Amino acid sequence: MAVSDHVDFPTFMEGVKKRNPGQDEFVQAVQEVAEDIFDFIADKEEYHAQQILRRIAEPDRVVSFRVCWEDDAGNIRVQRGWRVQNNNAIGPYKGGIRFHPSVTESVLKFLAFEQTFKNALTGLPMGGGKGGSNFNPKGKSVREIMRFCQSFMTELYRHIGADVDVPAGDIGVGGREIGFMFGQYKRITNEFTGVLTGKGLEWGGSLIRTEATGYGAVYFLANMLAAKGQDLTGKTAVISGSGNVATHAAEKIVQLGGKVLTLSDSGGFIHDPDGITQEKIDWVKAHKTHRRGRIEDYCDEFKGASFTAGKTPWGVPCDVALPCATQNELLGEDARTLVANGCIAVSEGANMPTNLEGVHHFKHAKIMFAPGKAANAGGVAVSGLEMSQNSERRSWKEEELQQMLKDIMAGIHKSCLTYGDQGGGYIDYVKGANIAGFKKVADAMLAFGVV
Ligand SMILES: NC(=O)C1=CN([C@@H]2O[C@H](COP(=O)(O)OP(=O)(O)OC[C@H]3O[C@@H](n4cnc5c(N)ncnc54)[C@H](OP(=O)(O)O)[C@@H]3O)[C@@H](O)[C@H]2O)C=CC1
Ligand SMILES: O=C(O)CCC(=O)C(=O)O
Repeated sequence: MAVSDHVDFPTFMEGVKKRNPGQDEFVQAVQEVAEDIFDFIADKEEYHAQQILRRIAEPDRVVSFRVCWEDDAGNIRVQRGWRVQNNNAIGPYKGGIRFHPSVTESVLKFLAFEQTFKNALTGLPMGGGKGGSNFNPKGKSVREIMRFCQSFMTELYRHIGADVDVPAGDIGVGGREIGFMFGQYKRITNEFTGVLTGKGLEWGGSLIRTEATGYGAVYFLANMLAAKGQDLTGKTAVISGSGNVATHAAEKIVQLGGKVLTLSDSGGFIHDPDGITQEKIDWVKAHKTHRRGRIEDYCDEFKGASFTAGKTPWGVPCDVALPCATQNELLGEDARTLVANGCIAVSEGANMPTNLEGVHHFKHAKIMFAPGKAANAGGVAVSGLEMSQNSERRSWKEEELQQMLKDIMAGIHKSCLTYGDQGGGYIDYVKGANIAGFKKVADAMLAFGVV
């Protein structure tokens, strides 16, 4: 491996590990990017001299705060909240908020780091950030969730703003939570401004933001297949997750003529050999979102399906796979199983769902593998379009936004080809996305000098 920042790759990674003790997810995300960037910048002295890679791998700031709230029984509860503002070289910090018991500073730092490259790939002027809390929304009443969101925003509001940092949803944060947080921001500041995206359509939200991440991941997959003269017609798809990203990815696969075989949640996965049709997807959406139910209940509703507890769906043979639940849910052995079973393409709807061993195996097998920072960028892209609509005080039509989303995903695919074409018909999409995203942010940083 070539030299970077005047140190070699192992020394660089040793430094990252030493400066971020115990932050395994963050170190993993930096390694996945640095593996490609080292070669790219080997002969580019200005990036070394300005320590660009080292600087991108150090968040601008990490804000951590206490979130106190009162549960329905009158107990005082204490959670930790964070906002990681990774890099604002090309625009205001932008990225979701996650409420899940597994949230740590390491998880949010990896997500904010990834978001920086993803947002650059969209072509829109957005920097990278991410926030959240170890609050567990499962089993909480709507009033408890409202009180938590209000308390979270009572601290967060001082760190964000329409031209500063614009959060959105992520795991455990959907339209309802964005509503509670936006209401509190408005109440504290007395400003109606585009400070959050994923808002309701009646109060500044954008059409297709809800669908955009899942749809975008399938558009990216369709672009990869088209580059090989193929499409989704008749292809079988294995999908993990059953939340926002998974259900909309499933919906778009079905619309484009594919057959979805699985969905999952943290309890296990369901396998429906007859295919998960639009009617069944609508049931899952209502069950997981409104009834807050479990995916295993699918088997009581739709005969012929089976539930496997405590497992991920990667052993079900398929043509294409879309991990759409969470980080590190697809391991090296799963990657080997998918490839051995004939899977030709993987499009990551989630952020970093494939661990490093899995990524290396997909690259080695030379299948079409789209990393999350490219494949799931449709969500934040439409968030960027929501910001534009808020600034202009207008709303674009659904057809206009659908076309813009398709164009942005095709543009990201093209950027990946520019930097990832390895010859002989193999595109390394990981390398393509890493370099294209890095270059845009790095060049902006060079323009600013040492800041
Ligand atoms: N929403 C968006 O616009 C975007 C989301 N993403 C990424 O997509 C992924 C899914 O997000 P989204 O659909 O919005 O979130 P949701 O909260 O809507 O759904 C999350 C889904 O993943 C499952 N899940 C969560 N954590 C785990 C876990 N530790 N193990 C197994 N299953 C788990 C949940 O199961 P259960 O119900 O049991 O908790 C649920 O099915 C995340 O990686 C997110 O960062 C990326 C880009 C944009
Ligand atoms: O829409 C956004 O701002 C953020 C979406 C997000 O969190 C992500 O892309 O991972």
